[in-house]
Amino acid sequence: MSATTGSVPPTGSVLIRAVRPYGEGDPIDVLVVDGVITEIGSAVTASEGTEVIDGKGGVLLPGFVDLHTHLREPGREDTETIRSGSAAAALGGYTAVFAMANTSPVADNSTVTDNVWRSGREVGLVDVYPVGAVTVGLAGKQLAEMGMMAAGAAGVRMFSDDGKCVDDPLLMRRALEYATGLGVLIAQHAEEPRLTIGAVANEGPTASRLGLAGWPRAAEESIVIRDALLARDAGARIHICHASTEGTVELLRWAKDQGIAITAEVTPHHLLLDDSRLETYDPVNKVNPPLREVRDKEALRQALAEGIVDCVATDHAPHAAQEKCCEFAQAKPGMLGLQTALPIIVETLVKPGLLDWRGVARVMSERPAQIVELTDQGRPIEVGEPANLAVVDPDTSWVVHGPDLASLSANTPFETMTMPATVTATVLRGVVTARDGQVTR
Ligand SMILES: NC(=O)N[C@@H](CC(=O)O)C(=O)O
Ligand SMILES: [Zn+2]
Ligand SMILES: [Zn+2]
Repeated sequence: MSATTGSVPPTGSVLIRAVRPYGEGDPIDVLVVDGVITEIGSAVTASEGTEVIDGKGGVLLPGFVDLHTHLREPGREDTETIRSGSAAAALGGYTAVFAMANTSPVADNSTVTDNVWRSGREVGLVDVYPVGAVTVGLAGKQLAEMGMMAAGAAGVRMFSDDGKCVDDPLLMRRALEYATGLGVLIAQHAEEPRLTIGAVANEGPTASRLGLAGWPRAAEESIVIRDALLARDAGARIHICHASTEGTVELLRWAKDQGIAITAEVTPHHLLLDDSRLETYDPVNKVNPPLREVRDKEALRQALAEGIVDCVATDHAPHAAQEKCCEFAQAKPGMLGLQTALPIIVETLVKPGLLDWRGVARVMSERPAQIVELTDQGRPIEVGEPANLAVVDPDTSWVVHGPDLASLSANTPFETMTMPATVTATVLRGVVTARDGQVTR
């Protein structure tokens, strides 16, 4: 694969003072020269011209990797661009994001995927990896030229029809076979479309009471198990997007026990919110898959802590005001996620004692980097390693206000919520991309 390095050329040096790698031990200093960690110790000195970041005793983590972001470029630059989405990512502590293929035109050919890749490099705030579509036009009829996209400048390594499910089992089987030959990963939006016609909310007591059409858990779970079996027989790897149900957790556990090469992500919103949020009928809470029930939320938290669900992915899905400020059934599904992800993991897993900071590094950086085989992300914080880092102040809190976020859209379901923990700086290959709530380029 050609695309192992990204946008920002490593130059100069950065000294991060008084940080605790993985939240462990006493504060120490970390020196970065030309994109690489060169020294870790107490009272490290640096040459003149070195940029100094005061970590104030906060936590140092490997930069986060998001396997599931919607950047909306090309086609819906009114709602997000590669620049604005990259800014949101850098401010959220991310050093790599995977941009989903459901753009307009669809990223089903190397012209589109290579353009997204190049634009990401030009912006230079985060490594933007385009996801290629599995089928032409996301239409679920004909396989896209995955090999061409993988061979292009972007070196596409993940393919998904996200937004839609590859529901035809024979096509999915072929896609898995091709992907295995190419050494790339298929990520499935697990939703049996025949079971979700008109559905807008989790099928259950809340939807019944509110008169909203239900999206049954089985629509997700039937595809998860089907694809696990198809992957088993094809000797392929399969990744499940935005796992949302207790049953999906049990199926993942079973499949992993069988030795099937299945991985899965969970979104921050499915860890924090449930369908009781729908009482107001505010479409800001409409998302695919829908917010589920308390027991699903609990199962997903446990599964992430245990490693049954491998990682956190934001499914950052910007939408324009007019697509959200309308009747619930008409509104587009999706929520912003990049700038609130880390605080929600702190709230739902660190505070209750389900994960320590090592665990946060695992689910937000190391595992996602491994799943897509990035060699320069999710690396240990050690001398000689690439300096892709996030500095976190675990003791400050902030209040979410949509218009203050870097995104061009403001559809955050976390509006007015107080978030614990702040990302105070992000470093991409030794270049400071975000600092004190501002991007640097
Ligand atoms: N999650 C969503 O509700 N929406 C996503 C598509 C998707 O992730 O399925 C979008 O592109 O808006
Ligand atoms: Zn999806
Ligand atoms: Zn998505």
